[in-house]
Amino acid sequence: MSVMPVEKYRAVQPIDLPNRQWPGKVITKAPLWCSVDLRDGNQALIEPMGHDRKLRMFRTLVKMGFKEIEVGFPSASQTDFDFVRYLIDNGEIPDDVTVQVLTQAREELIIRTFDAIRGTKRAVVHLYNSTSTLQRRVVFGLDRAGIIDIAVKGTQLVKSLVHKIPDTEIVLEYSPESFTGTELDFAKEICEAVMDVWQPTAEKPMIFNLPSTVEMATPNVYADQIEWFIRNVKWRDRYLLSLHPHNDRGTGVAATELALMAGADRVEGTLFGNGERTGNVDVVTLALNMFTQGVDPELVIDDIDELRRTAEYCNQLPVHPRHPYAGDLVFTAFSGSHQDAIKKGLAARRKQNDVVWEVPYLPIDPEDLGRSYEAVIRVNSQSGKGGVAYLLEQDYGLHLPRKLQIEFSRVVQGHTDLTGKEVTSADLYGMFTKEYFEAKYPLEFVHHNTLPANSAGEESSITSRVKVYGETKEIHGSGTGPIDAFCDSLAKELGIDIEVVDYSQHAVGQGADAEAVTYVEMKGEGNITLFGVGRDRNVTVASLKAVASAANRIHAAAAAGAK
Ligand SMILES: CC(=O)SCCNC(=O)CCNC(=O)[C@H](O)C(C)(C)COP(=O)(O)OP(=O)(O)OC[C@H]1O[C@@H](n2cnc3c(N)ncnc32)[C@H](O)[C@@H]1OP(=O)(O)O
Ligand SMILES: CC(C)C(=O)C(=O)O
Repeated sequence: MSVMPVEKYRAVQPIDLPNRQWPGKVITKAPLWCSVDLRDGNQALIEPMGHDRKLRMFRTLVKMGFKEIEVGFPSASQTDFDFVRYLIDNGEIPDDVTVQVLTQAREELIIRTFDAIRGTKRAVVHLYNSTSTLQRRVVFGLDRAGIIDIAVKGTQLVKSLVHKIPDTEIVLEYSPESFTGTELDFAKEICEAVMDVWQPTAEKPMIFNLPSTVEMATPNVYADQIEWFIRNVKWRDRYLLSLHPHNDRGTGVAATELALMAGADRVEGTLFGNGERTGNVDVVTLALNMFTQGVDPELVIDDIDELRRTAEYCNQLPVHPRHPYAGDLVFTAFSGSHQDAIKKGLAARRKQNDVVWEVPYLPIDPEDLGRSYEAVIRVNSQSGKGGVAYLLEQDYGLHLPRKLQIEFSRVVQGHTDLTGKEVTSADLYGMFTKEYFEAKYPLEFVHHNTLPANSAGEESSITSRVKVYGETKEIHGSGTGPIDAFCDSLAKELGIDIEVVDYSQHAVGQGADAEAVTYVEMKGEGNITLFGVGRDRNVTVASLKAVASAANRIHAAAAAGAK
């Protein structure tokens, strides 16, 4: 016995479609896209768009490359009517873009719709009525014949009005609204009745839009319904098959993809999936899914942040931070192993200079969408050395040796465990500076004078000025090079016994601004081995500062251990 009232619900029955073909098909071409942001998206908003918002959305859609845009339901409101007129009267519609307008199959609404589109070059008149068993029963109280009559009469009226605006090419789109709740034989009957009136041709096809007005079943059922329709409805070459999926079960994108495999030609959807209830299908996700399969999406999405800002402004609704491709967090890795793999993947790519994109955990190159790598790796308590090193390298040019990455990531981990918060790249650099560059106590390097080794095999000697507990001292030493000589002077004159375990150096910046950064791993008091880091325009000074940094850190660690 379930605690949930499962008896209230009934499963959608599978479609009887022997030898279905769509599971073996692959999407190789973008469909005809039609944006319904300004209609289905708009009608679902808490605050529908006003003129300015509509215009910004329209111009954005045109710029993206939409060739068909449903611009409103002009018979429903003065705002929608005026907006369609504005677009036409102000030459906003490019020659290669067709506007689409929605109307119920009601006489006064159809007539008003024609007033709205007068003067445009080409328009899709989108006529709909509900056909599902449920709506026939509870909304219209009509039998099949009564519902067919609404569609046929509406089509006849549209046909009779075409000659009244001879300068406008009219394309008919008919939607058996709530198609997914309609018996397939009835969908066939009503669509064929509409075709009998309209008489489309292969040269001038009409559009059948088969909406998943409410997504009611798993995506394969929608694909079956589409393949069934294509197999069984007459005159396939005289209509374009359009999809209009919603996302009630959260599978709108999947359903659309499978329905395209089943043979659909066209998709109606919205940017980032705004629309009734859980939304219309998201055309940005669909297009980018195709793109990542090497299929030209035929939409320009090269600045996804700008698109998202536009959608958020026009809809007054946020795009979720985890929204595919567009969300704030989708190109961000916090976890250590992901960061490590991304860092290695990006480095391998740079080395190979390969065209094909293959980076672990990043199914798409953020740069293709106008997003940078900067935000890809972010650091919190789940992060490892790879992420920390990546940010310091990316933003501050520091190439930390592997063992130093491990050492410093412990410092970072201690901080993030304590605060529970994310650390920015600037925070990391601040921590690194404090830990290594500012480690000046008790020993601070001030100045040096080195005599290099000569050809007679004499060692180099160094005289350095240092501060010890704030007191300036001059110390002397000799060795195979400046570092060795400096260590010698520390041991002999100050009793600081440290030896170099590992050493590396690189330049940061270019030209007059270039600096050397030296990393020295040193062993000292109590066999403690730690890194010191120094930075200076002078290569030798950078190294001596690094030695002092290591000496101080070893001293601090030994003191902490002794407590
Ligand atoms: C799935 C979709 O998204 S469909 C699009 C839905 N969008 C909208 O509704 C937004 C804009 N709509 C509106 O502003 C209003 O509905 C209007 C102005 C178009 C019409 O308003 P009203 O005249 O008050 O009618 P209302 O929308 O309540 O429609 C109900 C009536 O129209 C009938 N009707 C509904 N849809 C249709 C249709 N597609 N074709 C013919 N008749 C229809 C209903 O049976 C009902 O008839 P009844 O009054 O005899 O019972
Ligand atoms: C008018 C139709 C196509 C619609 O918006 C829907 O079914 O969702």
